[in-house]
Amino acid sequence: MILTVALNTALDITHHVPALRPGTSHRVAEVTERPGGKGVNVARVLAALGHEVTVTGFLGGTTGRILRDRLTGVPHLTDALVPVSGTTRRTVAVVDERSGATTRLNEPGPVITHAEWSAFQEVYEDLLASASAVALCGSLPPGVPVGAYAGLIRTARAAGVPTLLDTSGAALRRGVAGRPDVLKPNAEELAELTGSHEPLRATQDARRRGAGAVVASLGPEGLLAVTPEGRWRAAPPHPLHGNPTGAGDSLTAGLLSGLVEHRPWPDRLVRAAALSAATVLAPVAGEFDRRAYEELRTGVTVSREASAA
Ligand SMILES: O=P(O)(O)OC[C@@]1(O)O[C@H](CO)[C@@H](O)[C@@H]1O
Repeated sequence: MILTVALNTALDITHHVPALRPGTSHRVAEVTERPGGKGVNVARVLAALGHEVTVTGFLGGTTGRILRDRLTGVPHLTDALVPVSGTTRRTVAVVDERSGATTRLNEPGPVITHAEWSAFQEVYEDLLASASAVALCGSLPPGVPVGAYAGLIRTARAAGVPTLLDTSGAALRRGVAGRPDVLKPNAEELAELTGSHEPLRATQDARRRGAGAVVASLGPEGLLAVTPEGRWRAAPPHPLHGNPTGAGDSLTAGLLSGLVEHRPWPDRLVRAAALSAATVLAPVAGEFDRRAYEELRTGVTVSREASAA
């Protein structure tokens, strides 16, 4: 199975408003509520593609119960989330229907105790024994050490399991030093990590910091991959309009799907770019439009960059 780690699970609430004006009241036109946190989204997309997937991390309180209920019965998905005394966070995304812009408010998450963190690490080590790959995704809840991802990556490497890291801020800076096989930053995270706003330079720099391969999501410009086998850019056939929430998680799912099937990099990038684009086109944040995915798989272009990395 593929293992996804969602240390900071969330109940994602999306509000649609005709136009967002800070400092005023709004009538919400439409609300959706769904289980989230990056690792949960990745797990759901992999399961929808037919991969056996196990999600671990933390959950607690009323929101945690809702999250667990929503994951129960999802085909191909096993819930190995560890209960904690705190309460799973909510995230709120407000979609301005006029401009299409999305504003996000992400709560910090429950405080994790030392005992809960130790319990998680035991569960994680046990799960690695049957994992073909592991994705470590999202922010760290308070109480989890900032170097957590580096440690989890090292444990996976000792177990012979390839890793993909997708996080931000200090967790990313420290995590990359653990030498993940794949790092998946967006343009902002890449710039924050390396101090460079030039994507190719920043992606190469991120590799030098410890990542085996770096696949950067550059929004409408598609993906830039710098790997030991070469460099590629991948992009959907035309610009897409919709809600980008979860598009990066679908990208991660596409990369993992190709990795566990030992597909060459260009194939992995086609899957990743098509899934990511099909998520932007789906009406509910974090889900993907299956028909669009199948169509986009034939429309994504992958081009090799001039020289090998
Ligand atoms: O606060 P984090 O962990 O960085 O991001 C959390 C989050 O915004 O990311 C997902 C979209 O990628 C949402 O499902 C989720 O709630």
